[in-house]
Amino acid sequence: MTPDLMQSGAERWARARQRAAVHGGSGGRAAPLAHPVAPGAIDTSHGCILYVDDVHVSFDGYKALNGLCLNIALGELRAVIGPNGAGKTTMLDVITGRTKPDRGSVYLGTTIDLLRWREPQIAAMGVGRKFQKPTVFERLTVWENLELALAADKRVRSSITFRLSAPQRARLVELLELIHLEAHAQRPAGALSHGQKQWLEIGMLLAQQPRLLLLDEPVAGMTDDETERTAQLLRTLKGQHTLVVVEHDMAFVRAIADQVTVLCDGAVLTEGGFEQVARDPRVIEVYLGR
Ligand SMILES: Nc1ncnc2c1ncn2[C@@H]1O[C@H](COP(=O)(O)OP(=O)(O)OP(=O)(O)O)[C@@H](O)[C@H]1O
Repeated sequence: MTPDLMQSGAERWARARQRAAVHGGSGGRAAPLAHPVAPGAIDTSHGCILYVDDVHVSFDGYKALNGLCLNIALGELRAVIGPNGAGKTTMLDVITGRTKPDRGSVYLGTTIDLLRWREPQIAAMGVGRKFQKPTVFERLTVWENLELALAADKRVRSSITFRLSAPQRARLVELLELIHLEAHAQRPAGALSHGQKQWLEIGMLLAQQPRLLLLDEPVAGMTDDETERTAQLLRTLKGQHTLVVVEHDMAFVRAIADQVTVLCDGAVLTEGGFEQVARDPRVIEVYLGR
């Protein structure tokens, strides 16, 4: 946590306490201020779900991340682009606990210091990650894959015995529609096309209700039609989930993202709307110059 963030958090808290004192006894309106965030919950009261500050990662002296800073707002769909070797995957590795940086800060909400946690705990906190290659259970049906993913969510595991409850079943049906696989529910996942497997894996992540979803090149290897459907899917998710999408396919990035971050040499080169970023001479230079 930077001194600035600590200071603004302390000031916000002081103001909240003052309001609570003024409005004490006002029919319980001030009561939530006593516990603004449940223990372990992600505090997004300031609107930011991910805060990455001055992160450095070296591999044998090579600086894969070199002072990376990134703020992701709650409900945002952010695309991260950059030439090969810019540090995009390393960034995802740091956020998910796979790689520990040499220095820097990575916070989920205002209070959860992700650098203190390992990969499984970070996933359990609601950070879902989709790798480039789809990883589904090929011999199980599409429905069974989703069912398993739902069971992996600790919040619902205790309620799963022999059968899904009606709301859980309804949720899986809803997910199937969302990922365009309602007609394939009983097919083995191994029989799906590459694009359909990618959608299934996104559905499996969604079944676990992630707060922050990180997608690494989700449309690599997809047909144009599959890419367009994936863009539709991600646009639908925007707002309900926060998404960070690392991608090389510029037409796809243009179709999905409001904000684009360009990485180069392990740091942010520029950020902005797609058109603004695409016109930036520095961006053109790093893409064409390599
Ligand atoms: N485990 C590692 N050991 C050594 N070097 C690594 C390791 N992981 C990444 N690197 C190097 O760090 C740099 C950044 O790699 P990274 O994979 O994060 O880039 P990227 O932007 O995701 O690239 P691409 O678009 O090609 O996937 C690269 O030069 C890469 O070779």
